[in-house]
Amino acid sequence: MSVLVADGDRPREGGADRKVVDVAVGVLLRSDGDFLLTSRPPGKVYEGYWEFPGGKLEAGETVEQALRRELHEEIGITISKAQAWKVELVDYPHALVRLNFCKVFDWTGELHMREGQLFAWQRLPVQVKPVLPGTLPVLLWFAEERKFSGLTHTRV
Ligand SMILES: Nc1nc2c([nH]c(=O)n2[C@H]2C[C@H](O)[C@@H](COP(=O)(O)OP(=O)(O)OP(=O)(O)O)O2)c(=O)[nH]1
Repeated sequence: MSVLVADGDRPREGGADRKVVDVAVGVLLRSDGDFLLTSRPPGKVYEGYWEFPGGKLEAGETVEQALRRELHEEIGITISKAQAWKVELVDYPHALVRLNFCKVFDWTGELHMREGQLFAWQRLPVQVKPVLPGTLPVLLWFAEERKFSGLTHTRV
């Protein structure tokens, strides 16, 4: 697994004791192939950056359990299954995170942004910006899968 270094010019918090924080991330896919991006809520690091919905695992949770809980808490939907897709390690100034990306094809309930986020159904090239550094690799994986060439997103 590669490590993506984000904002490498800024100091890292936590020094040598940095623990890896596991995050469950849901790539919701509609039947037309569009995927859901949400903006990071006010008050969180990288506020306003676009990402896939999800959040940190709590003690004892599997990735799928955490994803089910986070998607319900944050965007108001209920999922049954999630399909493990790819894992990415990202070294941010604020934390070292392991992103466990899962594809989600089925859910029930309407989307409700419960934390003041915005949402947008997107396809390549992604129109919303800025996209969170740890989210950008997903756009490249989509480009590969979909034989898409060209820029995957607009830079800030
Ligand atoms: N949800 C999500 N997080 C991502 C993505 N890409 C990426 O680098 N991250 C990072 C940002 C954060 O450092 C971490 C997720 O933590 P978070 O703070 O959003 O999680 P949380 O909702 O459990 O947070 P909190 O309740 O503890 O505030 O993963 C992505 O596409 N989706």
